[in-house]
Amino acid sequence: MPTRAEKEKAAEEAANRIPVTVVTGFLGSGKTTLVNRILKERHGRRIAVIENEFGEVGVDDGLVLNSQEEIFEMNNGCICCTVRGDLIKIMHKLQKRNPKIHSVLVETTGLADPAPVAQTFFVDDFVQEHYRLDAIITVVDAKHLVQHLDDQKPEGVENEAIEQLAFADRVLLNKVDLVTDEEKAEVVRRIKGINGAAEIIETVQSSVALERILDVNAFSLERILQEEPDFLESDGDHQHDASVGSVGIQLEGELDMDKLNAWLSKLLKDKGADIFRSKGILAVDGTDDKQVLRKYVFQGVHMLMGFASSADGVGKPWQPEEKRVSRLVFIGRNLNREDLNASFKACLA
Ligand SMILES: Nc1nc2c(ncn2[C@@H]2O[C@H](COP(=O)(O)OP(=O)(O)OP(=O)(O)O)[C@@H](O)[C@H]2O)c(=O)[nH]1
Repeated sequence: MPTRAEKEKAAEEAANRIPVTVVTGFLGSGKTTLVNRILKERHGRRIAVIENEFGEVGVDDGLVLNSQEEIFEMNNGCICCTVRGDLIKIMHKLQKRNPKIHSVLVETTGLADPAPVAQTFFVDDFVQEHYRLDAIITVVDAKHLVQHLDDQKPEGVENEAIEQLAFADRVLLNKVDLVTDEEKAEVVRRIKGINGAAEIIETVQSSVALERILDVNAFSLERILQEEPDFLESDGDHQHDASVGSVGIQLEGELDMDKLNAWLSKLLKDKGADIFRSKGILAVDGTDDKQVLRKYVFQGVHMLMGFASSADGVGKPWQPEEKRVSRLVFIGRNLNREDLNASFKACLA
């Protein structure tokens, strides 16, 4: 039995550890929207954000808002596989910061398995000594979740959408504006079937009171060990669905908005079942004025799509010296690289 002094010492050490919130959830569910919301809020904390993005070409650096917080991009692979070492390196660097950071937010890719990410906080001595996994927040797209849960995976491949829910301490049931009450009830039933312990919070635009998700002390190693007894022993080895890939395109010059809109609308209408996610940062011809160098953002989730610009407060404007390079990324199945490249090029003004 630990003595009272030992217990007090352990509690003090735990209180000194930096809380880490892992934000996960399938492609396009609203993770970056949540991270931006946290960054915008006046919470008085020093938060470091670690971003990991899936896709040949990253665009999230243009989507995450400028803020006083420090943002680390880890785009050389998937956080749950190859870049776990990078995550640990960043954790080392951050711990030495002065003034001390108050908390860390890790946004995983939409195709990440959260298990190896969570495991990092229990298998690396340094990380364990200085950090504690506060909670895994899984953001869910109420409109598209069920189809991802039902996606048939090849033998030996985990369904990421299921894994992400199984590990959740809180589920943000986002995009409830896109579903009927009956559809929502069905989604809730499916979530509870996978994880009966996590609190479900309904949101639109990932809008949630931060005290419900940050520093909530919700991660329970005991619960995870009940579900997956070899959680701490496994070497984190897992397979991703090789049939899901990405095509990233970068293009110099300015684009014609009408052509772009016509092409993307048709593409997603025809192929939106296979193209899970598309997004881009775009330079559009004829949209600058003297005050504003508008940078456009394209967002697609299956067949739903839209454009917004830095003038609407989305993303950051072009900097005067910044080269006008548009970036577009598609993530999904059966992507035809040549077609996508040629069609994008044909949208140049
Ligand atoms: N209708 C609707 N759209 C939303 C809601 N929340 C987010 N979106 C939109 O969904 C799209 C994807 O949101 P993101 O926050 O970029 O999603 P994400 O999970 O970070 O996407 P990836 O990082 O690419 O996996 C954007 O166009 C958002 O504006 C919502 O509650 N309702």
